Amino acid sequence: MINIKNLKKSFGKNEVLKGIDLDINNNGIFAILGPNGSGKTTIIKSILGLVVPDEGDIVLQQKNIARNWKYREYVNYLPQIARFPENLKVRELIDMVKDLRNSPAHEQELIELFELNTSLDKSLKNLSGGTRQKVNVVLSFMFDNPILILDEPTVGLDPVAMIRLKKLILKERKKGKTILLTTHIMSVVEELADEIVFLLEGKIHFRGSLEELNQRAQGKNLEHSIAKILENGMEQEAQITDPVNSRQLNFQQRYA
Ligand SMILES: Nc1ncnc2c1ncn2[C@@H]1O[C@H](COP(=O)(O)OP(=O)(O)OP(=O)(O)O)[C@@H](O)[C@H]1O
Repeated sequence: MINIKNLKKSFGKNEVLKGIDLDINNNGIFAILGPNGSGKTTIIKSILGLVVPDEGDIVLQQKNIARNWKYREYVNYLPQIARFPENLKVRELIDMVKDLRNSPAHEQELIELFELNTSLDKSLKNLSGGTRQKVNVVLSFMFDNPILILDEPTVGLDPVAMIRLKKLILKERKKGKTILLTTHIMSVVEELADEIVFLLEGKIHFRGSLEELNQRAQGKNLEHSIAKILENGMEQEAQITDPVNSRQLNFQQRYA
């Protein structure tokens, strides 16, 4: 489904991705985690063709995405920050995105789920942050595609909307979809994620279940485990190299 090989990306001198290998060959919810600036959005944007990698290959649904835009039809994307013309009304925006995609959409049930009926005739500039995010959720869930990429989907949502969104994500998983999400809200990961992919210093340092992560890092919950990885991992980063191969030890080697 999604196969990433040796993905590298720098912005100037900032080496963000230093050789990412990631194979996602099954359905489910994959949480991409890591500290601020660790490259989560850069990976997501690379998969979407919005960032051009310096090296590496990305294969989606068996097709290399380089110079091939058609694959984006299979992907629904909720960006961390969505920018649209501020004067557009919510209804106009939804219609515009439907026209662009030109595929069947089921926006009405989502509009009702997130109680957006009274906002449809408002301009985007007049919406609250949370209502904007609800509109973004509608835009990214209204098409029925096999892959969903959600960058910080719960940002700005009140608890009621958050619970509804989490249920919606689980419903999509049940339909057999592959869902990649990033979030800094650990309870969202604990409730939703089948697997965790943890990025640190440009590499994947851990991939596995929540239970495996907690076991290896010996944290009592995800928040503690991640805090331990960050405190221990970064302090020891300079010393922990494999003396034989002179390469960084990965998370499993460190915490085994
Ligand atoms: N277009 C760009 N130009 C220059 N630097 C960039 C660009 N995009 C991202 N970066 C830098 O790349 C690094 C990784 O950014 P990225 O947004 O992928 O991190 P992230 O893990 O998603 O962070 P966060 O948790 O804060 O959302 C950061 O240092 C960021 O400043």
